[in-house]
Amino acid sequence: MTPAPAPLVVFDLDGTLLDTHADLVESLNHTIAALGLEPVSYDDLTHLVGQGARVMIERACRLRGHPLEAEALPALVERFVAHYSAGMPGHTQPYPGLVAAMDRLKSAGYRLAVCTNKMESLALGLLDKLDLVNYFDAITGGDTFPVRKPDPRHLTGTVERAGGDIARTVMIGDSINDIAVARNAGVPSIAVPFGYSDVPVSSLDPDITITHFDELTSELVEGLLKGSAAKVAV
Ligand SMILES: O=C(O)COP(=O)(O)O
Ligand SMILES: [Mg+2]
Repeated sequence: MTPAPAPLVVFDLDGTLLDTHADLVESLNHTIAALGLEPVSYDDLTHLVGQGARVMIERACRLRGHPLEAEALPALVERFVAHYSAGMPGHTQPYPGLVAAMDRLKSAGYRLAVCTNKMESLALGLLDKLDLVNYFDAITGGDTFPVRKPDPRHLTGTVERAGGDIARTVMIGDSINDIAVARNAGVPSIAVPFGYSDVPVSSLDPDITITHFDELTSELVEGLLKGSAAKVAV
């Protein structure tokens, strides 16, 4: 019997790998200040983030009761990207225990990938500034494919690029798009409660929730993969 291929753990970025909130809020506020709008707060961010910069700006304008004309959006996205890129890595940091968890999984022969709705260039730039790029076999963003999370093709495309096997893949994330993309692709999901979900992550019905990366072990991943194989076999 040929051995099973190495498992692949696919991470969401904002609110899962990295605590990006301070820089997102700062760059978003810099962007909407051009329209004379009041700044948003971290609490607002949980409702605004999730579908990339463009949607975040649209949602922030709606929150401030500002009707945004479609023609105004590209310049605002550009303003956001310029500010965010210039400040990277800013206050952004990996969540506690992440690097040790990735080292542990890599030593067990695992592949790792990133599937984020952040623009691919921003995700790559940020991970590069934090010296984390080399951990990943693939990094895909909200503009890498014609579709993005929760469309399953964002996740299946990431798995393909990472040289992984969808039947040996687990998705880990902080919000509804991550748990939904996993479900839509038939992959087990792990939720983390420390990111930007506007509802408790348990209500998203992930296969499991971990509260710290110390809990992310090869035993946990193998258990989830066995569980989902058993579900398929039923
Ligand atoms: O930047 C966003 O809006 C979402 O990013 P995420 O998919 O990494 O959470
Ligand atoms: Mg996220």
